[in-house]
Amino acid sequence: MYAIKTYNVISNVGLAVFPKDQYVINGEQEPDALLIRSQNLHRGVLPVSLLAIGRAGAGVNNIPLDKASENGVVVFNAPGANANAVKELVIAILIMAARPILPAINWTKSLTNGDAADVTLQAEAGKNHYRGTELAGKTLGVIGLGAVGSKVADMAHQMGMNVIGYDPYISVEHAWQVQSDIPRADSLKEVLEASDYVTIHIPYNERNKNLIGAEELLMMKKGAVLLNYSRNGIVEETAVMAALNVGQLDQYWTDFASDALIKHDKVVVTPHLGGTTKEAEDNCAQMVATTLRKYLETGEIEHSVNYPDVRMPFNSPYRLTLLHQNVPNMVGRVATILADLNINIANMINASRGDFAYTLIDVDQMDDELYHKFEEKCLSIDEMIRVRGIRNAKFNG
Ligand SMILES: NC(=O)C1=CN([C@@H]2O[C@H](COP(=O)(O)OP(=O)(O)OC[C@H]3O[C@@H](n4cnc5c(N)ncnc54)[C@H](O)[C@@H]3O)[C@@H](O)[C@H]2O)C=CC1
Ligand SMILES: O=C(O)C(=O)COP(=O)(O)O
Repeated sequence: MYAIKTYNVISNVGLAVFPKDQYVINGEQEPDALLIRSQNLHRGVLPVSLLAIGRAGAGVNNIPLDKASENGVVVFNAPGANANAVKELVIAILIMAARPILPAINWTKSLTNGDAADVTLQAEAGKNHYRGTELAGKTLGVIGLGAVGSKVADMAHQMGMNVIGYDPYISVEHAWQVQSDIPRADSLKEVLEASDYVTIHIPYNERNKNLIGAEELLMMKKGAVLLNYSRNGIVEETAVMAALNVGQLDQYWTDFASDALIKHDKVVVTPHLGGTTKEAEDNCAQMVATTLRKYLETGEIEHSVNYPDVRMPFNSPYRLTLLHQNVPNMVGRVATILADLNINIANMINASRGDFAYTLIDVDQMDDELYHKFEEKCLSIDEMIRVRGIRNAKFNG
């Protein structure tokens, strides 16, 4: 039986991916895999038993990736699975930033406290205090043109906005997703200077920490609006409040609450709602549960953020999986161990990603005693991180 431990609210559609006769979810056994959303794993210790972490969502800044890689824990996310949900919320926020919908609704509700007969008249008379502006014809700068940013850019473009994108690290896949008539800025400065609205759709990591600080806020048009539906650490909080106080920035809308931000008049905070739709929760949980299950049962890796994606049809009775450092001659040394044990290799694949690499070896014969000898010899190689043997269920009985 495999053991899965979950944190946060994980959709039942995802949990249903794990057959009850092979998986225990949140039982007593030490976990083979964690299935999480925004749970902060930086604070705790990764269990020794842990083989994988599945993040039912996009951002992985809540996971200690270096520690996971060094311990042979493969981390998966669900790329793009909640992008439409974030796009729809961001478009709603753009409209709410242009039109004072929230204060107008609150004001209208307050009219019921007065003379009932007068409500319609009061509403008509007071509406001019809630005049808005239109998005069509205004310029939207989109920082990050990945799964979310490319969708936001396209939708805003369809709504008649002049969209300008900025993503120096864009993948080929996402480059194709952005409409070709949406111009790309060559620098952050260029996009900030040109835009009436700026929306950020990038991961939080060391490089992007405080990407938008006092200097960048000064580059923006006076009275511009900033949206942050990515992560709080990307925008420097004190700088943004200072820019709002002097009118350099007109409004700041963010999905990430902090004590200071929720108290500021010109900041509107939603409670991390970007991916919180039924559809996105189902998509994310299903995608990552499927990749976790595949990894546990076949060793194949898809949508990992710390180890290379590796796929090889599992047609032999037994598979050996080896997570190791990306150094020369690892495959050679493992092949020698197998030869010394008189085990024939039926199929093999190896791939690397940065400092780490992964090797799958299919063999036709293996028993517990032989496997233990193999494992012991492999783990005596300094750069070997984790060795696992998987029996092919198709060959049982
Ligand atoms: N509010 C919410 O509930 C949600 C928030 N997010 C956040 O949004 C982020 C983006 O999500 P996806 O679009 O799905 O990820 P993605 O990986 O598809 O796209 C991120 C894009 O940002 C680009 N990028 C990275 N650093 C950049 C920089 N300094 N300047 C310009 N571009 C840069 C990358 O090249 C990539 O194209 C996530 O990492 C997460 O932090 C994602 C989903 C839900
Ligand atoms: O997918 C992401 O990066 C998100 O921020 C969504 O977070 P959540 O799963 O709603 O806690």
